[in-house]
Amino acid sequence: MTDTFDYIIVGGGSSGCVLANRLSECGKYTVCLIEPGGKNDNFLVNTPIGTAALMRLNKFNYCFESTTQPQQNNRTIYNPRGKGLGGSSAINAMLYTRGQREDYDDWANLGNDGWSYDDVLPFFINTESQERICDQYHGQSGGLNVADSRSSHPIGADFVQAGINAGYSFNPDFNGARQNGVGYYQVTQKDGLRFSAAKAFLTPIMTRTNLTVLTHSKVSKILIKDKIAYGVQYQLQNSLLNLKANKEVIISAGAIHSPQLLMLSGIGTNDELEQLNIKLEHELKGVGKNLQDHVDAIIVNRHKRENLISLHPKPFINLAKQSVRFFKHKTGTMTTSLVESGGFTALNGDSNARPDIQWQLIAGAMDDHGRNLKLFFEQGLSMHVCLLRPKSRGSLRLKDNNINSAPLINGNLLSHDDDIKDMIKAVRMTRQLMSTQPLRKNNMGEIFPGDSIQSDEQIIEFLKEKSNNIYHPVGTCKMGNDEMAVVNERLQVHGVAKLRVADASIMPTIVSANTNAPCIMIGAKAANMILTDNQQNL
Ligand SMILES: Cc1cc2nc3c(=O)[nH]c(=O)nc-3n(C[C@H](O)[C@H](O)[C@H](O)COP(=O)(O)OP(=O)(O)OC[C@H]3O[C@@H](n4cnc5c(N)ncnc54)[C@H](O)[C@@H]3O)c2cc1C
Repeated sequence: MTDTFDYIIVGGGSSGCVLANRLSECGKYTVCLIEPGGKNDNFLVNTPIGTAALMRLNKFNYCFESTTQPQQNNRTIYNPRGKGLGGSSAINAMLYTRGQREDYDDWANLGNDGWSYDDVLPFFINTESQERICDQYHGQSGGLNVADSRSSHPIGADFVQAGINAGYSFNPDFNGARQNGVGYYQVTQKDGLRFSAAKAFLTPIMTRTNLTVLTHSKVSKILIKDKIAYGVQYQLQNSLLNLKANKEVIISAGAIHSPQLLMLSGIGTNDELEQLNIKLEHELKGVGKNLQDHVDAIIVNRHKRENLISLHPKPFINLAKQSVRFFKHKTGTMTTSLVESGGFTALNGDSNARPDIQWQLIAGAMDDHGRNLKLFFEQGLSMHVCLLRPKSRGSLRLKDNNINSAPLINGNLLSHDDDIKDMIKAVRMTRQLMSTQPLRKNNMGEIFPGDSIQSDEQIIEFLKEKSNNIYHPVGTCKMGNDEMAVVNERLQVHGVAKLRVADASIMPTIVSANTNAPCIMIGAKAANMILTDNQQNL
């Protein structure tokens, strides 16, 4: 194998896969994508309901725990992150959501030219292969298959009707003209199977002779000389090998690993790096700072409706029948993303206002990221409610100077008082919705927070004890021009030439949605900018 490529992409996740596709498309450039995990093409990854198992398996998931969080009753918070081709899109819940016009207009207003909603919409469209909706918001030939769920548990219809009865409007497309309302999520699936970023953007092009994909290979360092990136060092089994980049190195290792790798390569805060004996290449104080995620709580009810997902004998037998249906027709419960219905609303309930919270309904009783197995013996219903634009900010630091050590993740959720106040409101609104007909008739009372938990103080205690993130870390290499910014609006690392970051970490503020589609958009837009800049420099 050659050891020199035009472009080296670090990380084969949501952003990295689309980058590899677009940069190798014209055939003029050699591209190498490096990924620590495997190919991820197996039954568990491909079968949508496999998400439940992937939440815990180290082969596909880094399974990080945060540092102890004092404001969350000294708990550590679970941070799953995908490993292997497709990255987190290979283990995620497959919901396809883009966020709000205002999210991207906010980025542009922060000084990031080219990132307004009108600027990014073409990249959402040109990465999408939408099965149902044909209008100015959607694309049909972009590679990422977006479909209606083939599994539709009847509880979803109860939820949508309850939402309408409670005054929320039905929204047939959360990614169209408006986000507000209740409805059914579309999913990144094709023919009833998971469609990760790898399936969408890598599988079809693996035969390109100018593309090299290295799996089971972990980048341990970006090679930098005189503030110019010229390659990477990576681990393959017990060897350390080098690759050179003629043109650029692009870091797409996600919001946890991208800042980790920058710091290990000498880009970060001098004092912090010095303590770990890492030679400073360039000081950027924002690396690892500005960590954001959607703080989330789950309202869990006992519920009488049949065939909710549980370990009761009847639903269990039903699941066996559903397996047969899946093998024969690729339909039914095995194709569930676990979250089939939900919605977005403003905390003031105004159906024309910008939504502040998101609902995601699970047709089963769930606690502690599905790790509380006792709860699966209950017949229940779980409603996630998360804050779309929390004000709390966390950070990430290195534990030591070893790439194989998990970084210290301090999510710092609920550290801002406004987030606590907003979550109290969100919990109350969610309870009201779950007590509206037709959900009400089967509602047998709350497991969490519990019917007796009513005062603000009690709800705060519930939030401290039970709130989590919802797996959307962003912002740790933020785009901008202030002193905490890590990349500029063309995603070039400030002060280091031939080096870009393109993934969830560049978001200056979190988008009001699940983050996979936005990361794919970021990868596609990054590729477009790289190719344009390259043309101009010829
Ligand atoms: C359990 C779960 C459920 C989710 N559900 C949804 C959902 O339903 N809808 C949605 O929109 N979003 C969801 N998300 C979030 C979404 O999937 C992520 O935000 C998105 O995939 C992140 O993309 P990324 O490119 O930033 O990073 P990733 O996709 O995480 O990719 C980073 C890649 O870099 C690799 N890497 C790391 N370190 C190195 C290194 N040193 N060298 C080389 N490569 C490296 C990793 O192995 C990984 O493959 C979920 C996430 C999780 C974990």
